[in-house]
Amino acid sequence: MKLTIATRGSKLALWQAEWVKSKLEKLGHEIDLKIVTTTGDKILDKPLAEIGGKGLFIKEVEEALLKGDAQIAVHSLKDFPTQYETDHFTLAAIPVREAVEDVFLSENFETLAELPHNAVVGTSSIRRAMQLKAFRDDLVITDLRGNVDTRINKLKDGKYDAIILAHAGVKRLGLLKSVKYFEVLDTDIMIPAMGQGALGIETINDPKVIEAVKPLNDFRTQICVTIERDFVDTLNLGCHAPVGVYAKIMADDSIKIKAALLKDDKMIKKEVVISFDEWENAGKEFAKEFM
Ligand SMILES: NCc1[nH]cc(CCC(=O)O)c1CC(=O)O
Repeated sequence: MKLTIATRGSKLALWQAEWVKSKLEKLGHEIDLKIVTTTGDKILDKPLAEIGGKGLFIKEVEEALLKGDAQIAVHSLKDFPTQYETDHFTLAAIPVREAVEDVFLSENFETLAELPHNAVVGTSSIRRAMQLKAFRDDLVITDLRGNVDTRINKLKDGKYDAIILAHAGVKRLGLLKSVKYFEVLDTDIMIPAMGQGALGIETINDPKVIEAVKPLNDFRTQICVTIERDFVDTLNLGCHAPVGVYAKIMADDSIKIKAALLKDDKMIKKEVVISFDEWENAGKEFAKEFM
């Protein structure tokens, strides 16, 4: 089939779109890319949480699908709202998840625990800030916006003692080695965002297009991110809220879910283990424990 993928123009978005393109080409399809600039790409001087609104990186991409300029959009699943427009679109495939954790990056200090008192840590994520403060309340957390490569350049400019990014993005761009020290943060200290490390392939509601991308779906990843997205959705939170949630299928096929969120300025953190066949309601059920 001849198909066009709409994508943002950031290096990471292009990497992800190219990845999907090559997978679809291997399945015998003919794929073009169409680059779209989104609101999230244009406003670079404000914290994301302040600009607000769901789907800062989504709207203009979906418009390209509505106009017929493209049939497929590749998103970082963590930026894809739990509630989206299903009259026209389907989240048709969720490929196998990349590294789920966050990563600590620094030019001077080997680990998060070894940062000196009052060290300056860059992140614009209130989820990361919440968990950093819970781990080390002396750290000075300052805003850090921009694409993955921009943020790493700001670290190298010496504006921060360390920064925190999603491991997946840094890995995909091959930038881990460009920084002197990196530490993958244990999910007990830094619970990732819903869907972190996973891609979401959105299509127009055309059965032929849905059929074409379906082979890229990974069922076990789909289960985990569905639990995470249901959790966030049930609590009526968005992708820029102070909430971390992570579901993992264990070696014995049980599923471990952990989450942390801010309630009355305090971080609440819980975890639960469920059996595999309970996955469908697990996100909703676990959310109730936080209400
Ligand atoms: N919020 C921005 C964003 N959206 C997706 C990723 C890359 C990681 C992923 O695919 O989950 C990043 C960068 C980051 O948080 O460091």
